[in-house]
Amino acid sequence: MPSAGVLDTFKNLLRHGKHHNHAAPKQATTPSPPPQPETPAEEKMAREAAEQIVRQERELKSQLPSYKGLENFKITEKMGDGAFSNVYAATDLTTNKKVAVKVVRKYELNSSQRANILKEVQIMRGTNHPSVVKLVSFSESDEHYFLVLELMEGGELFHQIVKLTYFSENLSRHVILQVAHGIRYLHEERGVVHRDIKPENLLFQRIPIIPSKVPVRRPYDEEKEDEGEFVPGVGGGGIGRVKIADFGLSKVVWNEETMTPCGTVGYTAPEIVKDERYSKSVDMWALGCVLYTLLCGFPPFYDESINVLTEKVARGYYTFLSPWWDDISPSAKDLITHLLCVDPAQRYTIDEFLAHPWCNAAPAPPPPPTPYLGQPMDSPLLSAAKGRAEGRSPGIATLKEAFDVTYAVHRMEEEGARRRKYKGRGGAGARGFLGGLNEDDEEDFAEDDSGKKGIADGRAGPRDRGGKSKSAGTKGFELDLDGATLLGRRHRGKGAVRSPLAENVTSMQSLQLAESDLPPGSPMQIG
Ligand SMILES: Nc1ncnc2c1ncn2[C@@H]1O[C@H](COP(=O)(O)OP(=O)(O)OP(=O)(O)O)[C@@H](O)[C@H]1O
Repeated sequence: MPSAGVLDTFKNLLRHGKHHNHAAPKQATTPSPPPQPETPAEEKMAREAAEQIVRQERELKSQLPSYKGLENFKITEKMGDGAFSNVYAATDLTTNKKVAVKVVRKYELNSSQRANILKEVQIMRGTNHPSVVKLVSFSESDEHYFLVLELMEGGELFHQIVKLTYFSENLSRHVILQVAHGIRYLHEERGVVHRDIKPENLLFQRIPIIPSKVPVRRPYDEEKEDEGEFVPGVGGGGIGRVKIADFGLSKVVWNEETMTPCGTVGYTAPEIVKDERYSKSVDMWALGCVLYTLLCGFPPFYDESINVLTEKVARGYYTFLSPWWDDISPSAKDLITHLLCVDPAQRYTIDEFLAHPWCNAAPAPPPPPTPYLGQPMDSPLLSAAKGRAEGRSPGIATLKEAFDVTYAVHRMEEEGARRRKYKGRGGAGARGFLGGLNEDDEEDFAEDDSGKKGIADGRAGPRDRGGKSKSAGTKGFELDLDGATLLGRRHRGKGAVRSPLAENVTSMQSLQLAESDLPPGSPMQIG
């Protein structure tokens, strides 16, 4: 299988070519000339580009590492990395099965970070569900921890959203229901709150894309790739099974006495039941963010400024922006409204989510194409992908960071308020067989050398796991969206329809104005 780097190079070549061919006829006032035969110089350039790709491929292959302690595995491909880890596809030489191996560098971890990894392992050991990535085994050497995981060869859902711009309602339902069943299992059967449900932490198994008989594109899409036929019970858009990964921020909410999740026994104190419901509601809010993003291709909360973004998240200000949301069903919007509401007590629980009519609707036949008179536009995610090298690009990294900030703000808002409320009342209920393993969660605002706290001083969140945030630094956090081509592209001369991100960038002043017009927790409806 070609490496990610090689695929990125190809994708950029393709996207560049596609974009160029598409744009030229629109700008020309006279018909464009027929394509010329390739000149020898062009042929030479293409040959050299191909040779370079092959060279890179060879180099990447020869760079695959070997680890002391992992002799029973043959590493075949790098799948991804985290703050302190690399994840590889590998073959288990004893069973001949393909697996993923997460190699964590022990020497880079302090004691609480080590405890955190062990907590992640402990939580994963206790789970067994088709929508949760399985931990096959765990071992360690002097220098590394090795987590052998079920291989999800499709990789992150995030990249599939970028590739397809957004998903149809059928495909979104296929994806989100699998995630929801995983969350239901974690919440109700394992007493685990994931706390980091986002497209980056949702992995998928690939299925072939069956080209659509009548490709459906929303009229304002410039380059939406065909997601193919949706096959009920199998999937579409190349996505089969979807699973929840990365339990690094997860928390166990067990009742200490009964060793069962809080609230499953009749005599559990009401405030403890309520507290647990609040913990779980963080995942429900995140589920709403993911569903929103799947359906339109950009996140619900977004701003260049950390302060404004924080404010928007805290107040639940988001919109179903026109024209991107015009063709999406009222039922889907209704469901999102019940997830992205500020008051956790009002927010749907996982069972309420699963009972919603949108979740239980049969896959709809593709709608007929509707005429649209405005300019064709890309989604922000696709813009990021086109503007920069895919995967590791600043554009996409920035978007990922926006998700991280949004989620971190939300977690802190809710959990901070809750902690203050129950402080001294022993109501957290988060002590049980993993008891001490949750200790470090109390320090969500990790302190840095200067004694400043997480988000406020510019980190992408409470998860200080090795400085992965690219915007961290002394000057404070800024989402450089203009530089990342997302806003900049839209600001420059797209007349008929404004960018969803431009629309979502609301000044503090307008936030305050909007506040007086809206009931708390209601989305701002425009367009
Ligand atoms: N089971 C798997 N199959 C395929 N790829 C995987 C698997 N697990 C992880 N990956 C890839 O490796 C990346 C990093 O994995 P993971 O999120 O578990 O690491 P992490 O150290 O917890 O990262 P972070 O610092 O972002 O939390 C994932 O985003 C994904 O691309």
